[in-house]
Amino acid sequence: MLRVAVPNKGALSESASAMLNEAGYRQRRDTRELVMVDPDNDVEFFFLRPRDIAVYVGAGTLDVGITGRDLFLDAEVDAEELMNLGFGASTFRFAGPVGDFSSIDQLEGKRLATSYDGLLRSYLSERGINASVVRLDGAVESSVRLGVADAIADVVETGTTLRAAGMEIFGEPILKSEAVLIGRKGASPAGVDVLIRRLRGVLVARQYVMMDYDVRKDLVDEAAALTPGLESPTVSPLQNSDWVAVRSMIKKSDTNRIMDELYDIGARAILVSSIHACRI
Ligand SMILES: Nc1ncnc2c1ncn2[C@@H]1O[C@H](COP(=O)(O)OP(=O)(O)OP(=O)(O)O)[C@@H](O)[C@H]1O
Ligand SMILES: O=P(O)(O)OC[C@H]1O[C@H](OP(=O)(O)OP(=O)(O)O)[C@H](O)[C@@H]1O
Ligand SMILES: [Mg+2]
Repeated sequence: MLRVAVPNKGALSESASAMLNEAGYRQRRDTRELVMVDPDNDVEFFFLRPRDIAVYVGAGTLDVGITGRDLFLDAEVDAEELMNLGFGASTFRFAGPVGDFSSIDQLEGKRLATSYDGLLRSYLSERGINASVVRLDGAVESSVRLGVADAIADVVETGTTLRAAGMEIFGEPILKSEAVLIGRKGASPAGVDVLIRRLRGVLVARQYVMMDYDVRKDLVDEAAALTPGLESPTVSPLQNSDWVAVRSMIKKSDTNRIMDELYDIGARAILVSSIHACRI
């Protein structure tokens, strides 16, 4: 049975369970459940803190897990990213009181507060910056005002928390993070291929739509160039032999642009429908 770690709380928890559910796996009903077996799919889910998930996967006691790239790298374990999951995007950045810092060169000899000390220490040492790292559990933005640090390195999503604390970002992002599926390096436990294929299917179903339209036969190549699909569009005959019907998958974010361009070429009856599930 494949043993899968899923965040039990926090920013990644709901989206992770929703994605697994869309991929056809049973998910817990009660947030206090810590283990759940899905016998139909031969998978056992363990609901754990996202920070700890890398530790279990690295130790090999669980086969794969969902966590943030930042948390995974911070844990410095023997595991690898198997796929990006398309949610939980954030950046990990330096920030300081408004006006105090403009570049990371100014960090030399300073005190830096963070919850991600592994990640921060390796970033600093790669760049030869000598700064002292103060490891805190959370609410890192308060550390400068409370006098234990000069600047911070923390997760920034919207920047609201920083602004509220009178701080601003500086320097390039230390890391761009998102939720990832991680697994033991080089291991390929039974069932993991199916899990990955299903999760890919969810990503595609979320990112693509199905587009149908009718177009005059002599314009089909021009129209098909706008909707090449994943392999090639389906072109079917219509009763009126001067026209054909075309069906193709397109990126959801391109929908309106492509509809406008197809209409301009002369395509009509342009219909867009969502994809419920797929295997690519
Ligand atoms: N707005 C956000 N706030 C915090 N984490 C976010 C946000 N958006 C995405 N994430 C990601 O979620 C993960 C952190 O999750 P979570 O906040 O549950 O962990 P934690 O900070 O260790 O736990 P907690 O905040 O419950 O003490 C990281 O991978 C982070 O990049
Ligand atoms: O840029 P924003 O959209 O404001 O989000 C970023 C904030 O969210 C996280 O805190 P979290 O809620 O996880 O609390 P914590 O600091 O105690 O972990 C993170 O540590 C930042 O403080
Ligand atoms: Mg947090």
